[in-house]
This record gives sequence, structure tokens and C-alpha cells, in this order.
Amino acid sequence: MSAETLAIETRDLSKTYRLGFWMNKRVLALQGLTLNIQPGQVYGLLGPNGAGKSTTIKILMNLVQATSGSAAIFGHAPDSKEARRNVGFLPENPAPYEYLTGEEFVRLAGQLVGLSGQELDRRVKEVLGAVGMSRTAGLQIRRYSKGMVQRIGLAQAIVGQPKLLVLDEPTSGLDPVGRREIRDLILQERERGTTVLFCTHIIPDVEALCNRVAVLVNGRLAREGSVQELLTTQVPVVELTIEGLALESVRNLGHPLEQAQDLTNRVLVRAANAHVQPLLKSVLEAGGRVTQLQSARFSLEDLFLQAMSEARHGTVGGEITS
Ligand SMILES: Nc1ncnc2c1ncn2[C@@H]1O[C@H](COP(=O)(O)OP(=O)(O)OP(=O)(O)O)[C@@H](O)[C@H]1O
Repeated sequence: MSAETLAIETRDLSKTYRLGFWMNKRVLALQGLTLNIQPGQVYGLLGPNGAGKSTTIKILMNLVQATSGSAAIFGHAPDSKEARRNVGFLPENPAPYEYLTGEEFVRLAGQLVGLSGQELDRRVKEVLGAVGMSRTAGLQIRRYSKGMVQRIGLAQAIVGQPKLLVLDEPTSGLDPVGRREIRDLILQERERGTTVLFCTHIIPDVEALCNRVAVLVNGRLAREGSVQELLTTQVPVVELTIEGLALESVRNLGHPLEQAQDLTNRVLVRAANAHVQPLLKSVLEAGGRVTQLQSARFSLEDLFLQAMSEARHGTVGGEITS
């Protein structure tokens, strides 16, 4: 395999689910998604509920068939042995055999990826320690809390030291300490050179972990790039706190505003750098006061909200047609 082979490649990937008694309603869960994920990248898939993140992951994990387009893992089709051999997977709701103990479950996962003997013993012990489950590994999984199930799910995903880790909401259900531990673990995997694809709603996790992100809205790619690139290509914005004028009066001053919000007795606005001087002048002329002015850091959260509002205001879920 050449060094340039992509870890994950999707080309024009689409998925339509059929719904209703006559199967006559269609949900366009993915609409022509193209992604290129290089080996060694930690890649975040972001998007509102129903954007198509889990569907993308399920197609890559061969749990769902694409309606059209193609997907490959290290150059191999998702249903091939070659693709599966290289992947550790944590599903959205890991539902492991709940009568097994955590340790038995991780051991089984290790055996399934070909580990045995002392190497298996060593790896099981190692990963149980890494996910903070050494003490509770002897309990049946049905006794675990959601966060513990999540940790054991992650342990089974990494036991075989896969080249690619695919994680569907890895930190969901975890307390802040647990989230930090799982984040550290993903960082360790990144150090090891593992490619990681994960989807999440937790934007600080994306900022802490990812080299690259894609924002999906309605099954389409709304943004894609390195975190750095996506944030620095944004127009610099200034945040002003205005007193003595109502929100409507500020809006009626006629200057383009990125955002305007009514707080008690003051208005908070965000405007692009270029519009700040004329805006200031108009506020003072209208009898208002500017009590605070600071440059605002454009965050991934802003980017996410911007992508959503451009795509369609407040839409949640794939497009439904009949
Ligand atoms: N098995 C299914 N049958 C019918 N529709 C489905 C099925 N699975 C997903 N969908 C629909 O496809 C769209 C995309 O769902 P998907 O689970 O991929 O979104 P998501 O981005 O992972 O959402 P979330 O963040 O809420 O987990 C949604 O409108 C969802 O209702």
C-alpha cells in the first residue's frame, strides 16, 4: 500500500432511508458527501441532530449500505476483511453483551482481532488501566453506569491497536473527569500515529483534539478544513456593549451587524472590524454610549452556528421528501 493511501475516502456518498407504511417517504440522510482523511489525522465530524454523522460512520463500518457513491478505508471497501482488520469502532450506543464482565468483553474483542496468550493478557490489562476500569473490570456490564459502558466500549476499540479508530460520540455520558481522561487517551492514540474519526456535539473536545473538521448540515458538507484554517479565514469581529439605546434602534442605525442581542439595560452587538468606526459614530450621534469594546475570538461554535443558519434556519434532521 502506498504512503499516500487515504485512511478514509468517501466519494459523492448518499444515503436515502425509506419510511412510512408504503415506504413512500424518503429521508435524504446524506447527499453527495466527499471526504478525504489522511493517515494520522484526528478528524472531527460536527453537525446538528440528524445531520448524517452516524449514517456516515455506519456506512464506513459496513452497518448500512450507501444508496450511491463510494467509501473506502485505507483503499479497501468497508465490507472487506482488509478494511475491518485495521479499525477499532465505538458505536453511538455501545450495547455489549451485558452478562459478560468488562474484562471478559475486552478479552473477547482482543481475541477477535487475533490476540492470544500473554500478549492478550498484557493488552487487556493495559487498556483497562488506560480507560480507568481496572478496579471495576470484574463486574458484569449490566451493573455499569452509562459512562462505564462508554469506557469499556473504548477499551474494546483500542485493544487491538488499530490503525484507525472510529468513535461515535466518545465522550457522551461521561463526567468532566471522565471526559478529560478519554480526551487524553485519544491524544495518546494521536501520538501513536492512529487516525481517529469521531463525531460529537461537544465543541471543546473538537478544539482540543482535532487537526481537521467537517461540519455536516442536512447530509451535506457545510464546512471542511483544518481548525486553524477555518477560524482564521473568518472576518475579524469586534464586540460592543451599548447602553442608552434599544435593540431596535441599534439595528435601525443602518450598519451591518453579525449579531445583536438584548441584555437587560444594554445591547451586545458583534460587527466586522471594517464597520466598527461608522457604527461607533452613529451610536454616539443617536445618544447611546459604548461601555465596552473588545475584539471577539471567532470560535468553532460560531462557525458551527453560522454553517447551520446558512444551510437553513433551525433545521434538524435530513430532508424528508415523498
Ligand atoms: N434507520 C433509519 N431509518 C430512517 N431514517 C433514519 C434511520 N437512521 C437515520 N435516519 C434519519 O437520517 C437522518 C440522519 O441521521 P443520523 O443518525 O445519521 O444523524 P446524526 O448527525 O448522527 O444525528 P445525531 O447527532 O442526532 O446523532 C435523520 O433525519 C434520521 O432521522
